[in-house]
Amino acid sequence: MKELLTVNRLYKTYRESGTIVEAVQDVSLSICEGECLGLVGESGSGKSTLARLLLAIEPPDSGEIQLNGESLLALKGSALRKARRHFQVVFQDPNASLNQRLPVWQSIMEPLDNFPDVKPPFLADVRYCRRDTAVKLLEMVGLQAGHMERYPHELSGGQRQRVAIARGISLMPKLLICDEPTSSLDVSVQAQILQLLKNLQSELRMSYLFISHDIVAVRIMSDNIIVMKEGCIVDRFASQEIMSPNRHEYTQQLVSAVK
Ligand SMILES: Nc1ncnc2c1ncn2[C@@H]1O[C@H](COP(=O)(O)OP(=O)(O)OP(=O)(O)O)[C@@H](O)[C@H]1O
Repeated sequence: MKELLTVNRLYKTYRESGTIVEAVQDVSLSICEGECLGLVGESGSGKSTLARLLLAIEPPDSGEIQLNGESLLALKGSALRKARRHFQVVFQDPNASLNQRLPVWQSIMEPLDNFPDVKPPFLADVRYCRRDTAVKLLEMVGLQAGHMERYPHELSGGQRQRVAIARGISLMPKLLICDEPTSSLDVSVQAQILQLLKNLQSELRMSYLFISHDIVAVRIMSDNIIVMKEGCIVDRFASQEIMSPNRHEYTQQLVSAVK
């Protein structure tokens, strides 16, 4: 498989009131086209910081991030903006990406409105009409046209996360970063959202970085898994190797905590 994203020796340190936090230390990884890479680790291990670095929300102290062999960190202005369409994100809290004062169809259309030249093949038959495009995206995530005019507070948590996923896939990104996408949801809804993400991944041939502290969800979703602890990657393996006795002691602890 062809490599999509290559990350080399990434570091990020925060300094807050005299304390130094080494949030990401010497992290290298790669994600191939169509691959789901799982990233697991307990709270504070640096998962979201790594996601923010990959999304170019903040810069690393040092290291390199390449998309299809091209350095992302060297990009500025419109070149960076253009590259960003290939990286989309679904956050733990769907409210983070939904404007509470807009009906959900308008939130869904925001990324496509920002990139009017982008015409994903799966939207080819509706892209000329904003409302039809929104309906198609809603249907792709298991909602209906009737949900269009609702405001976020008129939807359940699972429905809101579906809307956030519709936004996330709308530009047909090469990489969708899912940062704890099911952690805020009821257990009964979590499995449905994981299945939806899996179906969309194969339908649209996206790569995923699937971040969670829940090793069971990561195992279900991922081809390969990396484990972070205190900013460092301490283990990496093919997902079917999760029970191997060769696993790092910390991975074994995470696994036995859910047995
Ligand atoms: N903007 C910031 N300023 C200062 N410290 C930060 C900042 N962002 C993160 N940190 C610190 O960096 C470390 C890693 O945090 P991060 O949020 O990346 O971990 P995480 O694994 O995503 O945790 P969680 O699962 O709880 O979201 C933590 O010690 C955190 O307090």
